[in-house]
Amino acid sequence: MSLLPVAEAQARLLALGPRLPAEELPVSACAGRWLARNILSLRDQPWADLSAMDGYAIRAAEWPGPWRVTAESTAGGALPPSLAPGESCRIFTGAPLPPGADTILIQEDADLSNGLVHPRGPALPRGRNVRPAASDFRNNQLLLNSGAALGPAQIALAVLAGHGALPVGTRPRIALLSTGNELVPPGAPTPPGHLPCSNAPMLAAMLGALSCSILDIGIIPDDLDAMTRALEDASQADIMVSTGGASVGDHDLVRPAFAAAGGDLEFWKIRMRPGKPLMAGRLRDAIFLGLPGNPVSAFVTATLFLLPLVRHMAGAADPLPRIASATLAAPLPASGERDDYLRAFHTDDGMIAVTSQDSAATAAMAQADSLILRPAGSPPAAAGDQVTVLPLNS
Ligand SMILES: Nc1nc2c(c(=O)[nH]1)N[C@H]1C(S)=C(S)[C@@H](COP(=O)(O)OP(=O)(O)OC[C@H]3O[C@@H](n4cnc5c(N)ncnc54)[C@H](O)[C@@H]3O)O[C@H]1N2
Ligand code: MOO
Repeated sequence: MSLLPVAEAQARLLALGPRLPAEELPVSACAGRWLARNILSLRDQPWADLSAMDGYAIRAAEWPGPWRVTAESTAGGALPPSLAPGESCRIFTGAPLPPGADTILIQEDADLSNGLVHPRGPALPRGRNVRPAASDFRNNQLLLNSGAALGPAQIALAVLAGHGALPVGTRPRIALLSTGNELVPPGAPTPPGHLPCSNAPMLAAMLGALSCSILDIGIIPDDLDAMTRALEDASQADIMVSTGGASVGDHDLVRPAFAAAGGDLEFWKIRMRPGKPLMAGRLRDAIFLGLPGNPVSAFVTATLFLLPLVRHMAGAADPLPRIASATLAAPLPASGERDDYLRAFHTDDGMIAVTSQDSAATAAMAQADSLILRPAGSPPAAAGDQVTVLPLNS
């Protein structure tokens, strides 16, 4: 069976997963969500020509004054009257300019005596220290596109644009299943032949940074009926994820159990290392991802497939991992017939791949802050060469 290229598998997975319906949430609950519709401004910002400093509103053409102080303008106060020739208005940051004024003389550069303002320093150009009306954005202007990630800056923008609630994608519900007779729950004793189940806590931690809810179904024994029932149960979720049992051994039961539960397999086996045995499909309304059991393989496939699927279903326009470029601090060997996703970390001199690239090497994985992508068939690389990297936890 030929191995599917990563980009093609990602595209097919995202095409399989529907966007979940939108919900309207107060802006205070929107952080980490994705917009379900374009957002237009409901107002001009600033609403008028506003002072950017504390000082005196003047006409620049009347420089060097002096000007009589005849009014005051404060943010939230009454609108100031128009300036007559030779007049100025005491003004504070964020306050509207009186009609006729066009420039702000800051108070540090002004002397006030007998009700007259005298400037110090060189002449000010017209418009200095003024924020013109609608210079940030205009009423009805398109500010944020559907699918945009909502972080602090986008929320501030939406609120200033007049919105108190926003339409966002619903959070996907994710069911996690761990498979293997050898697994025990975290912290439980590990008699010979057993090991702690680390994949579910790892995936929950990876998903914890995203907008989703998690149901951990627990450890399923290597038994076809038990696995089939567990998959049927898990299909209540929007996304069901198993780890382990994805390969070709006699006890690798995930694929047969998925078929027995009535699932449609979309693909199996990807041209990547680690992570080759990854599979994906649909069972009823749930999208299924079968990740390999090796912890590093599960970590890398979750980074490249599970997290993008969650972002996509939650409404992200740009769900794939961020890609950057970095300089190598140490050489790399040629890659093989699969795309390598090497665990690596930054140093002041550049990127270094961790010593063990084994897909069960968790101590080495825990040192990594990035994956270096080395496409299949890449020649050896030297220190100083540029490589493609996927920053982790970003
Ligand atoms: N003959 C072949 N053998 C294997 C192939 C192959 O193509 N032909 N592929 C290899 C590759 S690549 C991978 S990756 C592994 C993945 O296999 P499975 O998904 O079937 O995983 P398991 O066999 O169930 O487990 C592998 C390894 O990981 C440990 N494990 C499993 N689940 C957990 C968990 N929740 N927490 C911690 N550790 C876990 C498990 O004990 C095994 O040691 O297959 C190769 N074999
Ligand atoms: O492809 Mo497997 O995930 O190397 O160990």
